Amino acid sequence: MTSANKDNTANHSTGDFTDKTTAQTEHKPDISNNEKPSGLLAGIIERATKSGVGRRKLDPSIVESDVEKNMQKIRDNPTKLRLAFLGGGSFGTAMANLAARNGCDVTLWVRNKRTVKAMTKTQTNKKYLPGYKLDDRLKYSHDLAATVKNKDIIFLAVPSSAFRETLKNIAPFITGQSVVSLTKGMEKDTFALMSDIIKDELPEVNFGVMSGPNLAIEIMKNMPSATVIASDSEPLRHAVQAALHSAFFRVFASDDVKGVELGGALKNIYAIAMGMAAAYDVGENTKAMLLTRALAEMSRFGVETGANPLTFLGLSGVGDLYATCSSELSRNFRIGNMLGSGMSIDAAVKKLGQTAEGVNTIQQVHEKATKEGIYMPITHALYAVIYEDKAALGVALHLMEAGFRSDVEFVMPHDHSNAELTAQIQAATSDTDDDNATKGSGE
Ligand SMILES: NC(=O)c1ccc[n+]([C@@H]2O[C@H](COP(=O)([O-])OP(=O)(O)OC[C@H]3O[C@@H](n4cnc5c(N)ncnc54)[C@H](O)[C@@H]3O)[C@@H](O)[C@H]2O)c1
Ligand SMILES: O=P(O)(O)OC[C@H](O)CO
Repeated sequence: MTSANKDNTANHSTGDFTDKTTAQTEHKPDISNNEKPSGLLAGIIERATKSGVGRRKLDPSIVESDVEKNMQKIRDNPTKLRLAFLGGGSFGTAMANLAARNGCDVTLWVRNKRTVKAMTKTQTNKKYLPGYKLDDRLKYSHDLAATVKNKDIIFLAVPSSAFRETLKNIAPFITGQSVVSLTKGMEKDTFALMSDIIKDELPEVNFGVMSGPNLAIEIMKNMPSATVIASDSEPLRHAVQAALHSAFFRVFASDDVKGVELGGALKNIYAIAMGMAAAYDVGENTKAMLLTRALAEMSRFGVETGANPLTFLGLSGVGDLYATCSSELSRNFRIGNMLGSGMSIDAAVKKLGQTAEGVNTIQQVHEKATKEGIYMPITHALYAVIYEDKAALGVALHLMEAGFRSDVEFVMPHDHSNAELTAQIQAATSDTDDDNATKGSGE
């Protein structure tokens, strides 16, 4: 197994990325067929044109043809990167499709043989992305070894609960491929992020993490989107940018792996809170307050665990927080909304039937923050509601009654230490317990 050295020269037996990006054009698909940019882009332009009363009119056909020319350039110079995507759910499928559309050699690994057959036949992912046609060059396989062998990059898009197991299963077939995590979560009980698990299970592998405001359905709709690839390896960052970049999907780079990864994992906590708030029909002020205090908690936890707080001002921080907290496409938002509507957590997870990482992340972060004295009041409040069956409105009121705090502690520190503040919120939450007990005895 070749090892990547950290001076950014990842040397793979399967090829050096800087050489691999020269293209041999094998396939020039006709973009006049259904592969041309979806009418949706034109739809956005038309709406922009209509609303631009008095401003210089955009000619939709000119802009549309510019986008097509852009896409054709990508097709004329396909990056012949050989990619494996593991996890045939919403996101693995959406990303594999983007890479295939860019002309990469892409195989999507799906556990179920029958599903592989159906996807090969219909070129759709009926369960997770019904109605969206996938690129006809995308290949599917249920054979994990065959999928990862002779590849340049292996993208993992399985739930965090399956991440370590999947790495163990591919370990015997790693001969220099790089690994990129698309998973946004924290391993149960170990508090390990996916990059920690990669270092644990494949210590010599060159790796990266990718995270950002990437609702899979919107990506399938060609809605202009962006993400962040974070890695110590510049060749790997460039390779992922080349593989996924297009007129509809921009890939920005970072070397703060911890910060990018934490942004993607932590924002799921607050999407659940925002879904609950939406069920209570709160106003924009409340949403803005919640979003801002969520960002404060994310960056605080990030700094305490070795991330750069400024990373949370980027796409994987505030960007993903905004998208996930504002959209019913977010599974975590939907879980929160069901909770706010009175459903139990088990019933909500069962009804959702898909991955909602935030439910586990709340527990992991609550426990780690309590243990390390990191002030995470919203997380603690959600934990009290979901895992201790506390009354949501009572817990929310305690949050509002909490003492005087600094707006941005990196500008002006809190009067009290995070450990003292954590103790206060724990006491407040247990007060809710006493309140309930009192109410109970009064009933
Ligand atoms: N859906 C999105 O918009 C989106 C965007 C960015 C990141 N992500 C992240 O990507 C990860 C995957 O999410 P998703 O949305 O694709 O979930 P999903 O529920 O749509 O699909 C999960 C996939 O993982 C497979 N899987 C489950 N357990 C497995 C196991 N033990 N071994 C192998 N495969 C297993 C399932 O069969 C399914 O194909 C999550 O961490 C999520 O946070 C999702
Ligand atoms: O559906 P969610 O809540 O997992 O969010 C999907 C993506 O992470 C949004 O970036």
